[in-house]
Amino acid sequence: MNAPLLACGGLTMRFDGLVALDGLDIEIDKGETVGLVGPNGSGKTTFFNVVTGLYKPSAGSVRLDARDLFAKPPQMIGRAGVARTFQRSRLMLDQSVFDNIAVGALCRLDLGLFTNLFRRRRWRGELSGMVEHARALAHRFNPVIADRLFQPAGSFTMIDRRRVEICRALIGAPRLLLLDEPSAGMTHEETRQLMDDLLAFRQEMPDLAVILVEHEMDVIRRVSDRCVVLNFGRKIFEGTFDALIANPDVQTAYLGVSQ
Ligand SMILES: Nc1ncnc2c1ncn2[C@@H]1O[C@H](COP(=O)(O)OP(=O)(O)OP(=O)(O)O)[C@@H](O)[C@H]1O
Repeated sequence: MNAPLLACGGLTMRFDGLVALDGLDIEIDKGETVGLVGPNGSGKTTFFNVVTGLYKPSAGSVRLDARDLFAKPPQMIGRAGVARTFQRSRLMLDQSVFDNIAVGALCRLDLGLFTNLFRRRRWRGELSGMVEHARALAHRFNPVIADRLFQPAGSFTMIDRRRVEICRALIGAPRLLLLDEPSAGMTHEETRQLMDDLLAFRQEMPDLAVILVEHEMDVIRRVSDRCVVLNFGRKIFEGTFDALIANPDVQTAYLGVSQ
């Protein structure tokens, strides 16, 4: 059997007395979409923050394709192939869509002083290549965004802003994409459209692994190959969506009672 793309073992994150992740074991295969769910405060965003290097974990291991990423700097983790979106939008609303998307590729560009001073033609070539790449990505989500690539991100609808954030995560050609509640702040119809987008680009990038944190169970049902449920930083369930909704531990975690 092939080794998993992402393998986390005994992952633990303590904030003083609070244990936000408690010995978490999670493995994700290439090409898989995993729905990560759990009640508020169960550790989902903390898991993303630890995997992407924003938080330094207290213990455990994080490996991507067997490469050790435990407590490594976010830039290194980005270059290794992990990208994410945030629950609250991190767009620079007064900057253009292109500027916002390009941020996701900076870790891959050669921005050294030597290149800036002596290899300006190469630098211009890289930049125009990036414009075309950003345009093609945006077009895949909505041709209107591609047509208005140099207009401020703040002039777009909520769903298009989310699309721009996903383009920013994708432009660095990640192998693992972490989506933190992409439906937050959107209507049901916008959420449905965004999930159509997700399913479409999953088909175009069959090797990309996706972990989706989401409270909307309809979304999880629709897009996940497999589900993982957290409660108090521990994994309490792993399996199919149908098994998840029938699982008494999950019902207890969400409702406080077993049905
Ligand atoms: N920087 C921090 N400092 C202290 N405690 C934190 C920090 N970040 C998260 N926590 C705590 O860790 C626990 C897990 O939080 P986390 O945000 O990961 O949960 P979540 O499952 O993503 O919740 P939600 O579904 O509400 O987004 C919570 O008790 C939270 O208050």
